[in-house]
Amino acid sequence: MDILRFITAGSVDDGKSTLIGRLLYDSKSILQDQLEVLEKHSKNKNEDGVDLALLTDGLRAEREQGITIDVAYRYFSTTKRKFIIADAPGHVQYTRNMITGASNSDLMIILIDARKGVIEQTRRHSIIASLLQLKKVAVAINKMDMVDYAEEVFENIKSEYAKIAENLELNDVSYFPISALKGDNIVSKSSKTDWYEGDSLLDYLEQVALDDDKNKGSRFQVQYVIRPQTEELHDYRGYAGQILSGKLTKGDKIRILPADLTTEIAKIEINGLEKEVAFEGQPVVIHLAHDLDISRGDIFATEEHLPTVEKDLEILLCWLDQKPLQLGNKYLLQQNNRLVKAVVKEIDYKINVNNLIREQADDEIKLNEIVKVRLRTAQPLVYDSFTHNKTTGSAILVDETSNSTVAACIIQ
Ligand SMILES: Nc1nc2c(ncn2[C@@H]2O[C@H](COP(=O)(O)OP(=O)(O)OP(=O)(O)O)[C@@H](O)[C@H]2O)c(=O)[nH]1
Repeated sequence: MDILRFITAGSVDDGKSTLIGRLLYDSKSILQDQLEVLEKHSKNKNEDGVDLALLTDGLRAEREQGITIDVAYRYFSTTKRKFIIADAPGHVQYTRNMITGASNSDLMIILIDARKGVIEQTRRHSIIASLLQLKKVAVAINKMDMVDYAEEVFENIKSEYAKIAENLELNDVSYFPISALKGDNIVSKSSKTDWYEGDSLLDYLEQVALDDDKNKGSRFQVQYVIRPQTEELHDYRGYAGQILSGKLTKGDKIRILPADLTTEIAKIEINGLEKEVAFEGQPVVIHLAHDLDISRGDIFATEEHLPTVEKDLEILLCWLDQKPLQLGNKYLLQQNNRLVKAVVKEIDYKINVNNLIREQADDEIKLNEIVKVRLRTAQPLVYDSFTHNKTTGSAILVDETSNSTVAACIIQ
């Protein structure tokens, strides 16, 4: 079953928690014991006897326990698809959380309160969607119950948003008149909006086309080398890791990067069983036709769509640390399992998150600022542009002394 990853964006009180709660509740993704606790504590009850926002907020408390990049992920599934929701706070001071959540998402749901219409936050979240190349946006116009399910309210907000979308080149936008609280047009179509001809939000989420993998290329990254020390297995050498994108098939000719070695896949194992093919996301052990010098972080790629191997990188980054970024600073760049030293060579420009305009950057980059920089790594990095492959096109910067994540990076 395929997986859709999406992020919900909205400003305080637009109903994000209620919407997520509604999706989890109506798709029966809540565990029974959670449900009992919820029913007991619900004060702000709806017809189902539960407070949906409390459900999400209760789960959200996990997030407040000191996780560095605090995006909470929620999982649910229907018979058609699995879903991963990135739930990041919407306030300006949490831009970094939005960036982290959005860079892993296929789609953004932008919540708008029907009574308030498009606000500054709506614009900012849309800019982030555009910056991170989220091609699909679902605009959920919420609290329709509070405006008597009026078509006119929906249409006005829709045409106002359409202008923003056009400016930001967001070309695939769908609009939904919903009430997260009452459940209108969330899972099934509501009788109160008979003027609305589109799908329910969940129908859309179940059907929306996912990006096809053809141009991403096949990528596998070595997490560790397996070399048992026993006599009878002395010829065994496997490379454990994850298929980052595409697929690998037994017999494929591959290139091993950055060293640029060529060999063939001799055997693929998944959970100890031999397989012909391994697909994106699967943890596998790969055996090769030749005995080569390979280490953690190396990338296996098939001949078509080879990645770039370079020391000089152009990066768009969101600065996540209280301590500012300065020209010449050294960090560790982590791209999945590969960790290399990197130095900031140039700070090109800053992007104003309120209007996407490029501005001259200061010598110091502060928390939540988005900048274009040039980095040089100590060893060559194997990467794709973020546009082609989000997994191999993104990375984080880590501070060597504190070991904390200081930037989220998109490779250009
Ligand atoms: N009438 C009505 N009220 C709603 C609807 N959706 C949410 N609410 C109410 O709006 C208030 C805020 O909802 P939340 O879901 O907590 O909003 P939020 O966006 O998650 O807010 P934060 O968690 O603070 O970011 C709550 O009192 C909800 O019951 C809706 O569709 N109709």
